Amino acid sequence: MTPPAQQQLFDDDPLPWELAAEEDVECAEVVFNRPMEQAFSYLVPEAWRGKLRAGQRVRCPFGRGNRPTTGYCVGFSRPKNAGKLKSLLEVIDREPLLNQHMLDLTQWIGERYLCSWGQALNTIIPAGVKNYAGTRMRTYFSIDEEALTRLGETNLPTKQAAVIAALRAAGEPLQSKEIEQSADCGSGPVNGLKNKGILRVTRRRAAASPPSTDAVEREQDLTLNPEQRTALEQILQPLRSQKHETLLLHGVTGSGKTEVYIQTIREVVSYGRQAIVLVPEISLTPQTIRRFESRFDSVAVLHSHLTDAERHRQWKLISSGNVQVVVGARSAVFAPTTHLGLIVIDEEHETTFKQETTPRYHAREVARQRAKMAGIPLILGSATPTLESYARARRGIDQLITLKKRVSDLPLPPVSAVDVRNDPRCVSGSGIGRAIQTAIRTAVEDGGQVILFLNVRGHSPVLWCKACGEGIKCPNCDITLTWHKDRHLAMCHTCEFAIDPPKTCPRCGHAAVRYFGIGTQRLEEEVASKFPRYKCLRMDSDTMRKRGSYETALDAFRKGEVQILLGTQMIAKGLDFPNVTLVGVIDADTILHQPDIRAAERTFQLIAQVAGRAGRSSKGGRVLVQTSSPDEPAIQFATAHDYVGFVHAEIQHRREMQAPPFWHLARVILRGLYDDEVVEFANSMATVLRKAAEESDLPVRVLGPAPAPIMKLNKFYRHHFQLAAEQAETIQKLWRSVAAKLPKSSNVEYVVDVDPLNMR
Ligand SMILES: Nc1ncnc2c1ncn2[C@@H]1O[C@H](COP(=O)(O)OP(=O)(O)OP(=O)(O)O)[C@@H](O)[C@H]1O
Ligand SMILES: [Zn+2]
Repeated sequence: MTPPAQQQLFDDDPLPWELAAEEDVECAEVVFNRPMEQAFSYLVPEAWRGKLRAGQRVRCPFGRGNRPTTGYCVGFSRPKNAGKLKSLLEVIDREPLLNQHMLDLTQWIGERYLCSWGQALNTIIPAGVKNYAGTRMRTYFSIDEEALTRLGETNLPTKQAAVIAALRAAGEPLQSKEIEQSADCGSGPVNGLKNKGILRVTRRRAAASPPSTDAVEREQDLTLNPEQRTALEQILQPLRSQKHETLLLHGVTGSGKTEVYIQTIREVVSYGRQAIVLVPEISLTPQTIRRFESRFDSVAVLHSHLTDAERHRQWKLISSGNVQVVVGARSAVFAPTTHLGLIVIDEEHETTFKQETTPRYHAREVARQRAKMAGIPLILGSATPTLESYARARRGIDQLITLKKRVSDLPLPPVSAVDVRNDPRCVSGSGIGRAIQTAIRTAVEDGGQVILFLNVRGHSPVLWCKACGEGIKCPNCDITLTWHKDRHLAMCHTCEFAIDPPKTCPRCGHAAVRYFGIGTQRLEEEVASKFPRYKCLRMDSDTMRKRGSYETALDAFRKGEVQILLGTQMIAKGLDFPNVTLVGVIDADTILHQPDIRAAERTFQLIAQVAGRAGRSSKGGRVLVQTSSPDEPAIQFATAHDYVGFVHAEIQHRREMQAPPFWHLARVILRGLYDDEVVEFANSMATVLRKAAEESDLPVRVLGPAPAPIMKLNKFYRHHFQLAAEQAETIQKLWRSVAAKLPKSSNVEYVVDVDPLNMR
């Protein structure tokens, strides 16, 4: 037995030289998917020293109870107190999930969007990659050459010799089944060789079943028109000199921006590099995908409908370097390409490029940073660029490239505003006014097709009591209920709440409940009754629930089986239907009057984009925009196709308002079940930030707190305040300086939204 004294010496008090040795141990730096900024150091068990790499996941004892917790190894250090550190429990991944570039990028996201590195990492690696979806552990056999020489190859029985020959021919480890097939034997000889020690056994992950891919017919690149050619040449300059630059491709609708991207990518691919093309989720249609697949040998598509297994497979394919072009929605900005040469963001003005959960990143800014780190160009394309992007280009930070004309010299369609205040039909509650009705008739009778745009789904967006004048609201949310006639329900559009439409007012008890306003369902009824001989199709999130329904609907329209297509923003963007000769905007005012600094910009964008769907062939086309505010600059400039004019007017307003793009904002949104608690917490938080800004002399304005525009949502009361500064970094600095000192509450939650787009 060991004497107790000696035992103690070993357990508690390492000898001085042992301590010195331990201090020199390399430790893993680990971050967790928690809102905590710092990385934690862990000892790496002997077996993993020198093997563990940054980008691999590990399990570590964490927190008070030392609960085994998954974290990301982000680097290594030699801390002073290494001897006292806890050890990693397990290394989860055999290979890093991310390379150093992507680690750097996620670190940047954490800093820029005020979340932790671990939270950023956790978001960008898809779940399917984390759980190795669609793969199975498989056993592989390879030859142990040394054992084979020792035991003598010539002495082997014929079947075993055939196994060796099969493995030699393959030149890589094979599964038993594969060997049996090519050596034409059973499993006996394989096992025999394994037992002799001649075959080495390894376990490896492999795809459960490789998916079949449809061959897509190849198409030639189009011959660019002079404007497109000039644009391409301008883009190729930074590309050829291999430097980072952001190029804003401002091209009117139908100017052939996509063809310019494609021919730029052609050059990127010729260098053996890859391109990432981001498009809004809604534009990821089979047509868009086919457009790329018909031009390049290997295209990976990343969209939100992929199963975990499919996503994992695409991720592996991309990270193996065997993909030329990645086309995808927002999160494709994180595609693990090996030699990225270009990033393109099409329709860069789309708000869906901003993620609305933590980390609330904007794919455009992430792309800019990624392109900068990689020293490659970034192309932003749009017919209606955001003021943020346009202002940068005007200041010369980014390069502006313009396509002023549509391809094949097609003119932009004439756009006219129709004042609904003077239209007797609209005044009496119709959706379709006289002018649009006449225009629809002319269009369909001439064999053309019509697109009607209305940004409101449901039948009637307002339930309202005529007796007391109150809107009938959702009990959980500060929002009036929408009547969905087809389902016989009054529904809330932000929570799940739905009831039978009340016959009497819940407030005053009078049987005076009225339905007010027009949604897509009611518009559909109106079209059907006015144009019974023509087929009408409604596209909104109610009719397009099923997977594939969007494509089916667009297909029917493309084939001419449907003459009138009506719907929400789903039909407003990117569609290229040559036979559309009329576009009608039923109500241009829905966004205009929202309490949002970007209301005018969004209205302009929407009209310009919807209008862009008309007149895309020699048949021509026109656009009618119903509004009760025809004098609003956004509407006037949009009808005149005057983007630059709009920007000049709007930017002045933004400067006066100290709003983006001149100022950066971070919005802190707080919510809790009790209003007074939220108010109190918001006040104390704002006070801490205000005081810190004063003391540290950081030029940050703290605006608010105030009730959020939607003050109650999903039973939670909501308040918000904003931090505003001319430099985004100033806000970051202030936030970091107080993060640890901010008040805490178990009843009030908050999120920080940097560069917020959604102000609700
Ligand atoms: N050089 C060209 N010659 C002939 N046709 C072209 C050429 N370039 C593009 N096109 C065609 O013109 C149409 C419009 O092009 P594209 O969709 O690229 O425009 P866009 O600028 O992206 O439009 P939007 O902003 O409205 O989506 C497409 O059908 C495309 O095939
Ligand atoms: Zn609700």
